[in-house]
Amino acid sequence: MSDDGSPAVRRLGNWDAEGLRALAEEHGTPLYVFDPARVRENCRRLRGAFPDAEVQYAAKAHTARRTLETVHDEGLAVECASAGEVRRALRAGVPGEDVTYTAVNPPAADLEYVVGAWRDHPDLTITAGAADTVDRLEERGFDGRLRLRVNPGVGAGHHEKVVTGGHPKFGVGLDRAPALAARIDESFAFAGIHAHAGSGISGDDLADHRELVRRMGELARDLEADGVPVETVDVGGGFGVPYREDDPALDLDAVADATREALGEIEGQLAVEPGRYVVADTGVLLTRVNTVKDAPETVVAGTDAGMTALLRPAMYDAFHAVRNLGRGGDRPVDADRETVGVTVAGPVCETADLLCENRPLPRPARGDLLAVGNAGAYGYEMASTYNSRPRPAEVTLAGEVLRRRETLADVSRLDAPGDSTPHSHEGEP
Ligand SMILES: Cc1ncc(COP(=O)(O)O)c(C=O)c1O
Ligand SMILES: N[C@@H](CCCC[NH3+])C(=O)O
Repeated sequence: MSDDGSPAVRRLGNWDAEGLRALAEEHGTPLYVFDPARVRENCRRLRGAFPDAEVQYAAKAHTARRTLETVHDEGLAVECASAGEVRRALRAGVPGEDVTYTAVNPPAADLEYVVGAWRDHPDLTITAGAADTVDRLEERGFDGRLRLRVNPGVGAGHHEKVVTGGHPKFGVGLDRAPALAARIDESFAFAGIHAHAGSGISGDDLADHRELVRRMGELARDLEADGVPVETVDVGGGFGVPYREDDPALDLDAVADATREALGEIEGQLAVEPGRYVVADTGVLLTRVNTVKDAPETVVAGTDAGMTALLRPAMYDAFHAVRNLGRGGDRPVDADRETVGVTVAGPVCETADLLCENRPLPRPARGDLLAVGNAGAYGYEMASTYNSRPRPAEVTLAGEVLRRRETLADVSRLDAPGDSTPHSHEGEP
């Protein structure tokens, strides 16, 4: 519970099945459904747990304009991973002082865009994770707020592919940080230090999180002792959410207490930058069963959503709860179907194109609507047009279209002219 009485977790079972069925009828499937009210609740819980810290929302988890407007309205700043995200944040009305761009091997075009944006928004912050990035910013005339990304030598996450802390790709080693920080302090407005352990940290990873924070606190004190004032100690995001219906919620207050304790006394301000925690349980993915096949070891439910709509199961073997909402007008589906091992398989020509494997679920029938839980974070954002599949639409619970459904024409709109001869059977532009 947070101060506003909202639950710490919103389970898939708590979404209104009737409302979801109506949205699928009206907008078609696959369809992302998004609840902005839940974004507010999650922001408030975060701000309540970290009252003295700057809380930045990691935009990469869900970049819809409505999300960026909502998190900012709730007092969160916005952390961006690319020029595109900076552009989205500024266009959503987030002021430059609340925008941070975390540059990871930044393409020249990103630096040019962000340095251009900084000229209009001089309070914007850039985080650099390599001396080269500092040089390249200087070459472009940037002398504004610059934060240093440190490699803390320790990381955590729900899968090895999302552990960033300790990986050589991210940040400068703790041993090199003091010299680079001093250099930044001389030529730029030094905006403190940053590190990020990884994504999807659970209670089991608390020791790693604590160690990262401890190292960052120590570095901040060393820098201060060397005469380099550290305005902000940003310890990243990564707070996990329960993906299984019976997994416990992350104890955010315990994480916040551990963070403060491990950080120790610092001159500057603590900052955190969660993405998943803000938006994971604000979204579900709806998909329709179009094929049912009894195989010896499992019942295959073929659906119109697969890895191009929701990549996480294929990429990380990630678990997402699945609920069969039936075909509408039925009795609740769970009541009258036997439970069988169901494999939900998408329309893409890859074996990895599965949303779940041999999961105990009510026997599926053609036309059933399935809801896939916790799809608000890194769901729509990681969708692709592989196999020339149009990306799903995304609507709010109230039916407002946040991102319209892609069409076949959209999918080929970047092709060279001449490849787009229209056919008489195409009803759409
Ligand atoms: C630098 C940085 N900050 C914040 C985040 C947000 O992570 P999460 O969505 O797990 O909170 C990420 C992604 O892992 C990241 O790379
Ligand atoms: N995309 C990842 C999270 C990594 C975020 C980027 N640092 C996931 O879906 O779990």
